[in-house]
Formats: sequence, structure tokens, C-alpha cells
Amino acid sequence: MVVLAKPAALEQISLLRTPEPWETLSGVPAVDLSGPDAAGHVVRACERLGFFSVVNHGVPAGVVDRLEAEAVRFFASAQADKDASGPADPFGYGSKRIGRNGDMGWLEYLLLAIDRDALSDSMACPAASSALREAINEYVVAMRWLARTVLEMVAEGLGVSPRGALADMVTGDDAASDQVFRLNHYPPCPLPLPPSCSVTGFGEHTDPQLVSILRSNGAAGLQVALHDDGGRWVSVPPNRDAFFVNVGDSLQVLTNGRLKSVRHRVVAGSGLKSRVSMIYFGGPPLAQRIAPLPQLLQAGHGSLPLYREFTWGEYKKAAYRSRLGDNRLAPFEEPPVAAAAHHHHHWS
Ligand SMILES: C=C1C[C@]23C[C@@]1(O)CC[C@H]2[C@@]12CC[C@H](O)[C@@](C)(C(=O)O1)[C@H]2[C@@H]3C(=O)O
Ligand SMILES: O=C(O)CCC(=O)C(=O)O
Ligand SMILES: [Fe+2]
Repeated sequence: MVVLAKPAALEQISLLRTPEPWETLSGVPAVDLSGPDAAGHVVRACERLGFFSVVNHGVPAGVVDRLEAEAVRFFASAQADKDASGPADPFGYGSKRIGRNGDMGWLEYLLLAIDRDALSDSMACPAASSALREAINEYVVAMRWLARTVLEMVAEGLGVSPRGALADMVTGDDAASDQVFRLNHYPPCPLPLPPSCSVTGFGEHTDPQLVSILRSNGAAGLQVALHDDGGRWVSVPPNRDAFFVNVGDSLQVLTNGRLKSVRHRVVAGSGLKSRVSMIYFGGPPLAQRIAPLPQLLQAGHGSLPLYREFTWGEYKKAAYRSRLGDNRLAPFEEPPVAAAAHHHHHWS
């Protein structure tokens, strides 16, 4: 039997995007971590957009630069060497294919599991040099600190106690949390594109975890959808010196929808310089129960639970069966009537 491989050129064309106007978001909220009322700014940005940048974070530039240099070196190594560390299932080196269910993007990546504060020993990844591993380990320590700081500020800003209630789910040391680290490389598209056309680098989606912390080189491409404006897409101006924080689905549920997970995507055009991004995904232990925090459902907040409880393990399993762009929270939403009945039951 002859099995016809899909020609590479066709794969490229299926990623072509028709012209679509978008604009640059001049007002990406920037939170000065050491400024006054940082917690209030974090919460307001997460309510409005589910996305903000962090400046004056104190993460040494050397830690970031070392990782960027090693990531560039990794992606520049021989294709056969990179392929020996793939395919990503889910961890390892991947090219164009995202997840298991047919999603494609114009990128290559390295997806890695983190155990506590370092790369998992189970990551058999021959292409990753020891210099890359060390740079990742050093960077992950900084991202755990930043994730903890942001989640403590969210708790503080929402009046949730203890202050570590959310942060401990990701960086607590009593149970092994589910952290993932990803390096993405978006090469410039080699095909001449029709004017104002672009290619899909990473298709639109929300991240399933509590928070993701993203940093990229100076290349543009990241876009986010505005909640308060019909999901209009806006480009995020690149900033090499900032970290971008995404609210994930789990934090949306824990806060009963008060903080919103942000839909985001990466687009690439021809002739753009290549984009390298590094993302830390902060998820809880598999057995962690995810449900609206009781403190956010108390009288005064006036809210009914909008989601039914699930474990992170259940959510993750469902996520890996879904397509990238799916609304993964929909199956866990409480129908408004059931939510009301549930509420009534408590008070009768
Ligand atoms: C299509 C998929 C890729 C993804 C797993 C999934 O089935 C749906 C969620 C995707 C996502 C998005 C955020 C992160 O990049 C990621 C690692 C994650 O935790 O969920 C990816 C998954 C992946 O690339 O394996
Ligand atoms: O590479 C980027 O800039 C964003 C990628 C992303 O959203 C993801 O990997 O989940
Ligand atoms: Fe993402």
C-alpha cells in the first residue's frame, strides 16, 4: 500500500490566515511589582483582561539572557538531533504539530515537565545540552518565585486568606504540583505571503493551569482577545524586559469567574524576525480539587458557584482530548438554574 505524505507546502498553506485587521494594544496593563497597591493592580488586570505584564520584577537579566542564548542554540542544532528528542508526546521536541488532536502551527518547540524546582529526571531529551538544562533550572526557580508572588497578590487583592491559599497549589512543597516548561521558536515564514496575510504560529486557546508566565525575545506576534470588547484581537507589543502573565482556566474557576482566563494566539508573517518564547505553566497537583473558593461565595460577594468541582487530573485528561481552540471549561459550567437550585438547597 502506498501511503501519501501530505506535501510540506500544503501544510504551510493550511496555516495561512486571511487578512484580518488588528491593532496594537497600547494599554497592556503593566504592574510594577514593587510599586504601591501592586495586588490591586494585579486583580484589576486579571478581571478586565486576564493578562498583564510585570515590570521591576527583580529577576536578573543574566538568568533570562542565558536561557534565551541556550534556546537559540538548541533550535539552531541539526534537525536530526532535535528529532531524536521527539515527537512531543506530550513532552520532548515537536515541530508544527501541537497536542495529539490535529492542531498545527508554524513553530517548533521543546515541552518539558518540571518536578518541584528543576527539570524532571524523566525527561530523556538527548538534544538538550547540560548548559540548556542548567539555564532552564535556574530560570524555573525565578518563575516559581514570580508565580508565587503573583498568586499571593491575587489572594490579597481578592481578600482570600490565607495569603498562600492559591500560591501553595503551584509552589507549595507538601505535594508535587504539575508544572510544565515550554520553549517555542517561530521561524519567519519562508513563503512570500500575499499582502497583510499571516500564518498561524500558535492557534487561539486559553491555558488550562492557574497561571502561565511568558517571556519572549523582541519579536512581535502575541495577540490577546479582549473580554470587554466582543473578543476583539489586539497585538501585544513585545518587551524583552517584562514577563507576561496569563490567567488560566483553573484560576478562573477558583475565583468563580471573577478573574478571566485569556484567549491568546501567536501569528507570524513573512519577513518577520524569528520569535523565541519561554513559558512556565503553573498547575496544581493532580489530586487538587478545583472549585470556586468558599470565601468568594460568601454573603456580600453575592455569587452562586458557576462551576462544579473537578480535580486538576480530570481537567487535564479532558484537555488532552480536546482541540487547542475548544472551550474546555464549558462542560464544567453549572447551568444557571442548577446553580440557583444548589444555592437554594444550602439556605433552606
Ligand atoms: C491541543 C492541545 C495542546 C495542549 C494540549 C491540548 O490537547 C489542549 C491544551 C494545549 C495546551 C495549551 C497551553 C500549553 O501550551 C500546553 C502545554 C497545555 O498545558 O495545554 C498545551 C498542550 C500541549 O501543547 O501539549
Ligand atoms: O509562544 C508564545 O508566545 C505563546 C505560546 C502559548 O500560548 C503556549 O505555548 O501556550
Ligand atoms: Fe498559551
